[in-house]
Amino acid sequence: MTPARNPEPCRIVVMASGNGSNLQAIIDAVRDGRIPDSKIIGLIVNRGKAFATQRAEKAGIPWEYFNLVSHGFQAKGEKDPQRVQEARDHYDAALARKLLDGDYKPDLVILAGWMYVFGKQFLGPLEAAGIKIINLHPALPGQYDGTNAIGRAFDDFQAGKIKGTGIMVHYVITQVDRGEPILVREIECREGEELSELEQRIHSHEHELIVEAAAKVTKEIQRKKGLLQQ
Ligand SMILES: Nc1nc2c(c(=O)[nH]1)N[C@@H](CN(C=O)c1ccc(C(=O)N[C@@H](CCC(=O)O)C(=O)O)cc1)CN2
Ligand SMILES: NCC(=O)N[C@@H]1O[C@H](COP(=O)([O-])[O-])[C@@H](O)[C@H]1O
Repeated sequence: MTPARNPEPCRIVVMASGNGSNLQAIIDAVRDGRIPDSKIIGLIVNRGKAFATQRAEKAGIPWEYFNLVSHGFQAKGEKDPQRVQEARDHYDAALARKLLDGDYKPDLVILAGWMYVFGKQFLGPLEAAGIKIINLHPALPGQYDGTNAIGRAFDDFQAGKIKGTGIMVHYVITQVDRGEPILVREIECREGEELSELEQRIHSHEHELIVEAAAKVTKEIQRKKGLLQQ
């Protein structure tokens, strides 16, 4: 039987909107092998001033700014729901084409603080191409979907409604933050703790969990690629 060739490294595209500390964790883990046999082939941001772009530049990773309004899909200040939806659909389709038809051709897309909800025009083509999309979210499954999850958990802890919160990495589906969890980690809330302290603790755990989850998913991707080559 012909020996299987080592498959090409797992091609990772990271998408971010902000500071990029989780992008940095992924960069560091790919570099030192904690995310094995993988390569970050690009970063896409939807906010031009995202510090994530500077992290990518420092690491020699190509990055691209692609925005719903700045790149002409939606008029600035547009409020008409139908026009907004049409704009989002066109943006989603263009982003999917960018990933699939351009030079990216990823095996895995990692949403690391990507603050835009994808519709079917993005998710459909990527699913059809067999590309996995995973997202890091600072809450437990089904707890605080959407934005400001840490702030909402903090407020609920202060109000005595919850005893703790958590973080997860999950597969991305149409329903926001409702995709199958890959890894989940519970995080305690502490009496008298400031929001900033909780945020700092959560971010520290996130930097570990995103690496563990990315390593788990990339290993599975590479295993399947190896099998396909036999
Ligand atoms: N279809 C999906 N898209 C995205 C998911 C997902 O699970 N399914 N995860 C998010 C990440 N995310 C939470 O983990 C999240 C990010 C942003 C929003 C949101 O309401 N965005 C607004 C704009 C908010 C802003 O610009 O500040 C929007 O898209 O209109 C909700 C959840 C990534 N995408
Ligand atoms: N709903 C999505 C969401 O809230 N994502 C959150 O954005 C932050 C990005 O930090 P970073 O830019 O330093 O990586 C992280 O806390 C991540 O969980």
